Amino acid sequence: MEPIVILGAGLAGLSTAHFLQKPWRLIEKSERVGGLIKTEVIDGCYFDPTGHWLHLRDPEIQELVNTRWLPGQMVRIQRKAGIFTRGVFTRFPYQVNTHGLPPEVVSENLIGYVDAIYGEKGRALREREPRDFEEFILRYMGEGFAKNFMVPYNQKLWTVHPREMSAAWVGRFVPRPSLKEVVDGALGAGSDAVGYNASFLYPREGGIESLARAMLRDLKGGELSLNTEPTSIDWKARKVVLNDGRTLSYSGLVSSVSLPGLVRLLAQGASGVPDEVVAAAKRLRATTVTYVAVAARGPNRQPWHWIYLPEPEFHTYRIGSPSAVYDALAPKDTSTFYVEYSHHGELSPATAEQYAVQDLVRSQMIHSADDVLFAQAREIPHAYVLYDEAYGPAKAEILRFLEHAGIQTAGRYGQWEYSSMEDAILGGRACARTLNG
Ligand SMILES: O=c1ccn([C@@H]2O[C@H](COP(=O)(O)OP(=O)(O)O[C@H]3O[C@@H]([C@H](O)CO)[C@H](O)[C@H]3O)[C@@H](O)[C@H]2O)c(=O)[nH]1
Repeated sequence: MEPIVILGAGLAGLSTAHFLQKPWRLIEKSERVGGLIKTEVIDGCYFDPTGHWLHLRDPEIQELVNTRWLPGQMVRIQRKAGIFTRGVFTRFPYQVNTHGLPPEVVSENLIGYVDAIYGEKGRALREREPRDFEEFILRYMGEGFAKNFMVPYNQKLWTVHPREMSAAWVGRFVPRPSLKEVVDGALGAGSDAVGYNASFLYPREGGIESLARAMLRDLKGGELSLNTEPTSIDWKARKVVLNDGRTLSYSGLVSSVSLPGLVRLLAQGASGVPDEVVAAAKRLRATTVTYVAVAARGPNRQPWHWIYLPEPEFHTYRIGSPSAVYDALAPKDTSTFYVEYSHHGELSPATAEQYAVQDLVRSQMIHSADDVLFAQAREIPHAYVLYDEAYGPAKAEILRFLEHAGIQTAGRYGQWEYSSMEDAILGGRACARTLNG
């Protein structure tokens, strides 16, 4: 029997191979597995491609991670995340921790919230589904939270105004506060347990890539090809052509390469794809994130694992600190940071590195530019999938075709969605279960 071919050895591809009960071939273009959880070590400092903190809900995945893949090797960490705005730090999430902000800002947030949830002003939005993400913010948080945090922060993160996006992605990721949470937060009695990542797991050694390596070590029943890329897929003949000249026949195909990338591969294959599917793939958009890996002399000045910066005078939307999360990620007396920039089009590494140093100093995360040991920019070409007007219909068009072609997709970019590491593992499991029959 022909094997199941899996494209991409990130978490979704590794998970597909793990759960398959049939022979598989895993094809990975890079020199090692892990996809976007490959950890880079620079002068003894460990950097993941921005924050990759593991939060798990599914009992089977928890069991696999903690007892099979990385037994006794995960540390549990209580989140310490903050917001830097109006010159002060408050705790994450903003909407339930406004204590410490200037009184007029707290007041605007509270009054806006009460109007939205109970007042006449919020009635129209309460009586129907939000049409876009801005309406979602106004419906569940009100005008003050929208103006003082949610709109400016999200505009920086997504590169478009929240009114240009739907709220289809928010799920568990954006907390919708209760009146008690908002009031307690304004009085300084907010809880630290709010949100999907109030605590998270992280490997004791080797950065988040340790998880991918552990999954690989545990794989059976197939073969991995590194430094290998598909160049076309003939879906009718069920064949994948590879850049090393080989052609693989498959009995099933699971792709975790980006959805537009998959459509391009199919379009280059002998069976082609309908024009409307190619057109749909061109309508899918994502932000590019450039993150700057920075090391600075001296221990962390701030306790924050990461901070959100809504104000436009900062170029970055968020700064994270691996050394603050887990001190084994940096040499003693060194603090490390990833400073994130979302963009469309080019942002040169030199410009991003310059912004990063400025943003770190101005946000009080480091004392002075003179303390910086290195600042190195890296780019994630597709980082956040844009849930704009085109998203739903374009993705549906492509998925209809893939179903017809008998191709399954998994992972954040394979599924073209906003999702977590656990979702990638679950996506792989779902594909494998379907193929196992
Ligand atoms: O105070 C706030 C801050 C943000 N939001 C909204 O929450 C959305 C999700 O934010 P976040 O959890 O930071 O999203 P992301 O998918 O980028 O998170 C990954 O990064 C780490 C960590 O956040 C940083 O390293 C996290 O563990 C990962 O899953 C955001 O879009 C805001 O709209 C809010 O409501 N209140």
